[in-house]
Amino acid sequence: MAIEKGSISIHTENIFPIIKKWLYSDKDIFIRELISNGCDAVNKVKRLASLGEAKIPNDEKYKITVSIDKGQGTLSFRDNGIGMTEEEVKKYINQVAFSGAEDFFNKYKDKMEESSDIIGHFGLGFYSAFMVSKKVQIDTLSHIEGAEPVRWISEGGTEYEISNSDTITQRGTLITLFLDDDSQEFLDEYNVRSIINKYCSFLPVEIYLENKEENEDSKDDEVLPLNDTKPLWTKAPKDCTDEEYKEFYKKVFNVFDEPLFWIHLNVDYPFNLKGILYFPKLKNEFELVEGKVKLYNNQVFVADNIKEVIPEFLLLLKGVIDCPDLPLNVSRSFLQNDKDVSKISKHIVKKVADKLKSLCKNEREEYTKFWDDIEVFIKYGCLKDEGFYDKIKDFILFKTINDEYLTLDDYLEKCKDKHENKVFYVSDEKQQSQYIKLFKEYNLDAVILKTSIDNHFISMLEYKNQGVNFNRIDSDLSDVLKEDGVEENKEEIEKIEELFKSEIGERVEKYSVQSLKNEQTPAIILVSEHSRRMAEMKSQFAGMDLGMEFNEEKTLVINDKNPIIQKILSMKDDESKKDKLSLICNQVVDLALLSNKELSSEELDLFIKRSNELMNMIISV
Ligand SMILES: Nc1ncnc2c1ncn2[C@@H]1O[C@H](COP(=O)(O)OP(=O)(O)OP(=O)(O)O)[C@@H](O)[C@H]1O
Repeated sequence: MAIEKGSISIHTENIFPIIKKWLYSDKDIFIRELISNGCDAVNKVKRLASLGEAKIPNDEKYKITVSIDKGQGTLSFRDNGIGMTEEEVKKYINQVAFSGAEDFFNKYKDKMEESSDIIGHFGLGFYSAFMVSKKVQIDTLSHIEGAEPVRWISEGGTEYEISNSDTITQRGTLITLFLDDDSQEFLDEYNVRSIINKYCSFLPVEIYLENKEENEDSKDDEVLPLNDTKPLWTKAPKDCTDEEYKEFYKKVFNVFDEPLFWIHLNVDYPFNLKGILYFPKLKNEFELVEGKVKLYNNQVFVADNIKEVIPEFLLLLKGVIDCPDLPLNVSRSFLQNDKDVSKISKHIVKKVADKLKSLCKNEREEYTKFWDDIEVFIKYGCLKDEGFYDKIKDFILFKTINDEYLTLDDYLEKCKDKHENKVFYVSDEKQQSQYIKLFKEYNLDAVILKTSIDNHFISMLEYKNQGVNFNRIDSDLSDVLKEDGVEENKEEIEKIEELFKSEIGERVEKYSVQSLKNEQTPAIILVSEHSRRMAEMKSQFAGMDLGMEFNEEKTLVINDKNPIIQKILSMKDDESKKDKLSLICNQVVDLALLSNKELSSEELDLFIKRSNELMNMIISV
């Protein structure tokens, strides 16, 4: 068969219902689209006026008015923008997916300083009107001198009607939607107002809402636009005050508290991006899920939290990002593969890292104050994005048990004489308070790592800093506690070990006899870091057979300086005191275990029993 080439034809009657139904997943979007078109129309005429190609009075007040007419069942959008001639209506409106915006941009791109303030791209937005209307009417008058007003009407099929318009005498366009019976909610003022607020709060042209049914009294009230035409992110960072940043934060996110600090993004090249990212103050770490980053395209709201554009961990922040270069009307899966999108996302990460770096270097005191609020965010970011970790690693702080804030290098340097490449950490200050006390007695330092993601974070740090080990404060620190120059009495040590081994059996795996600084403590429990991590891992897989037992490996450190230990050592060979000896040895272990962690229910039963026996003994002496 001979090769045949051709072009695929599309039947408009079939494609139209598809556009009507599937163009946008959310019906409300038509309001955004029609207001954006009005905004484009105003921007175009402004541009022409500035180029001397349109005659517009200097004091022209540009605006878009949305009107609800319940009596007529219509919702209309009026702008005093560029308007359209009959020819333009035929070209831009009758041809679905032919964008006049693109056409305008291509025609004027050489003469425009900024190219980015036209919103439309696809030539589809107008058709979203049919998602809610049985009939759509356009009345429009072009800015061109001598132009005739034109009316275009379509009832949603492929048929349209063009005639002279008798409703429009001033430049601009009026789009009237005769709403479908099942779209009557768009005649509700509150509803329309909240949709405009959601999508158009920051559009660059003033938007007014009028309700034709409104009573006469309220008509005298001063009418204010619904939007802020110059949102803070469009200003140059040097022109914004701290007060303005805080005010904007409260207004946009509906909150009363103040942000910790913020980053004003302002990029012109190689892509356009403006925005403000705020670090919120956290009341607790679970609040993080409430972050919100609003994405705008030329001041038109697109969506919250688009993770294809903004790295997921940054969505924990609050902020606004305006990016006119993104093809935001297309599907999100497309965004994932877009090169610009990944550049933008990398840029945002870099800016956040730069800000943190500058705070850490130049405003260390402030940075330290913020640290407790931002640490979860930063750690989460490091776990999610290696690039972020690499940029930020030297600015990660560790709060110590002495209330200092150190970097990892600072800590390692500070402790290198006592324990090289070993970081001791506290995961629960209350539960590990005995050990913190012990550390302080020995002039040792430990960092506090108590957030829910610290376990993962520690593993990551160990992987990234080969040779550095993190050990919980109750892990095996016998080496660290050993004091140089203290003579060991080997014979005595053996005796104590033997005594405990025979009296307490397998309650612990290992024994160590040391002379602790604090004579009041008879014994402490240490748990090997490795075994504890394995046991914790096992508990995460509760119920699953991992084919092995993972028990914590405990060492009992017995303090040979303690008077009780000395006393029981002297009772060791006295057969008549054997019972007492066993009771006291076990009690010593109980107390050591108790200060390490809660006793199991059986252990607790025995502990109570032994305590009662001891009290009995004291009373009967
Ligand atoms: N209010 C208006 N005033 C003047 N021209 C308009 C108006 N509304 C629409 N147009 C013209 O019709 C064209 C098609 O509009 P439509 O909303 O379908 O697409 P778009 O705005 O170009 O792109 P998008 O699909 O991204 O919104 C516009 O590009 C513009 O030339």
